[in-house]
Amino acid sequence: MDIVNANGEHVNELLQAQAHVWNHIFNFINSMSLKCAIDLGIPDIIQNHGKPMTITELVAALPMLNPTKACNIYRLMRILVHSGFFAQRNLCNDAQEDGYVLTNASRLLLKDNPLSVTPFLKAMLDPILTEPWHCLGTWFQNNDHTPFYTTHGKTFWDYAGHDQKLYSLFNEGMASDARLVNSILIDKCKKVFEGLNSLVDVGGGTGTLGKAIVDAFPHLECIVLDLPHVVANLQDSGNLKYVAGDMFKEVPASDAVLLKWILHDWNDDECLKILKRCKEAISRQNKKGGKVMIIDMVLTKNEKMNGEAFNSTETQLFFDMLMMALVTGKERQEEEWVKLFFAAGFSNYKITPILGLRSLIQVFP
Ligand SMILES: C[S@@+](CC[C@H](N)C(=O)[O-])C[C@H]1O[C@@H](n2cnc3c(N)ncnc32)[C@H](O)[C@@H]1O
Ligand SMILES: O=c1cc(-c2ccc(O)cc2)oc2c(O)c(O)ccc12
Repeated sequence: MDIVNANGEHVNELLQAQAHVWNHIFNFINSMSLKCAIDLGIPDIIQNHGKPMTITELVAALPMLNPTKACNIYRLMRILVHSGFFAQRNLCNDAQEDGYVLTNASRLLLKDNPLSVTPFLKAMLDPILTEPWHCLGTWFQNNDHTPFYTTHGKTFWDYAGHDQKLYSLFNEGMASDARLVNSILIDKCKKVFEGLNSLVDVGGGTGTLGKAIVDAFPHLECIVLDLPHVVANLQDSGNLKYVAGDMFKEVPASDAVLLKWILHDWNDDECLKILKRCKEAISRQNKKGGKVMIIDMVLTKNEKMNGEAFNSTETQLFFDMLMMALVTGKERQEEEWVKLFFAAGFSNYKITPILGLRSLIQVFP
C-alpha cells in the first residue's frame, strides 16, 4: 500500500531511504567484524576442528576469551555468516544443532593458506591506514597532497621509513597479494612470457613475484627494481637480481617491464614519467620489440548491473578512494589508460581481464 504522510512523502520510500542511509553509516562494521574474527583466529580454529563447529565448541576453543563475553560470540558469527565468511551446516545429531563451516572467502584468510589475504587485511585495517578516512573532508579544503598527510603530518613513505610496524605490514600485505597474482599469472598467462629473455619488475618490492617468475621460466633474467631501503638487504639468487633505483629516473634495459600495482599509486603526470622510462628501457634492449606489462584495474562503466557486477564496481571504487586517501593515485577507465599509453609514445595495447577485478594490460612500442 502506498501511504503518504502529512508532508506528502511516500512512507515506503522514506523508510527505504532511511534503511539505505543506516546501511552506509554502519558499513564499517562489516570490515571491523571481519578484522575481529582474524584477531581471534576464528577461521583457523574452525579449520582445525575438521568438522562443523558448534557455538559451544567455538567458544571453548577461543584462547583468552573473557568468560563474560562468551555469550556474544554468536552475534559476531551471525553477522559474518550474513556477510558470507562462514556458513552453517546441520550436524545431523539428535540436538539438531548447526555448526559453523568455512566459505571460500574465509578459506582465503587461513594462516597456512599460501595465498592468504590476511596480511593485506591486517595492513589495510590498521589504524595508521584507517585514521586518514576521518580527515577526508578536511583534506578537500586544505592544500595537503593526501588525507594520509593531513592525519599524520608526513607522506606514506616518510611514515613507513621511520615506523617498522607500517613498513612490515605494508610489505607483507603486498607480498601476500603478489603470491595470489603469481599463482594465476604464471598458470594462465604462460604465453605472455614467451620470447622474453629479460624482465624488470619495477617497484617489485621484496621480489615475491620476481622469484616466482624466474622459478617458472628459468631462462628468464629478472631484475627487481625498487627504492634503496626496500632492496638493501635482499640477496640476489640465480637469475633474480635486486637493483636499487628510482623508476622516475631510469629503468634498466630489458625485453619487458612489469608494473604490478604501481601506476594506480600515481597521478597522470607521474605515470607518464614512469611509462616513458619503461619505454626507454625496452627500446635500449630491443630496437623495435619489447613490451610493458601492467597489472592494475580497468574501471568498469557504471551501467545498470546485477548484484555481482555491482559489488565488483563498488570494490574498484573503494580502491580508487584508497589511492586518493593514502597516495596521489587513482583507478582508471580504459580511455584514461589509452591516453596515457599514447602520450608516453606507445602505439598499441591489449587488455586481458584475467585477474578478477584487475587486468593484465600489455602495452607495445
Ligand atoms: C604498491 S607497492 C607494489 C609492490 C609490488 N609491485 C606488488 O604489487 O606487490 C609499490 C612499490 O613501489 C615501490 N616504489 C615507490 N616509489 C618508487 C620509485 N621511485 N622507484 C622504484 N620503486 C618505487 C615501493 O617501494 C613499493 O614496493
Ligand atoms: O597502502 C598502500 C600504499 C601504497 C603506496 C604507498 C606509497 C607509495 O609511494 C606508493 C604506494 O600503495 C598501495 C597500493 O598500491 C595498493 O594496491 C593497496 C594499498 C596501498
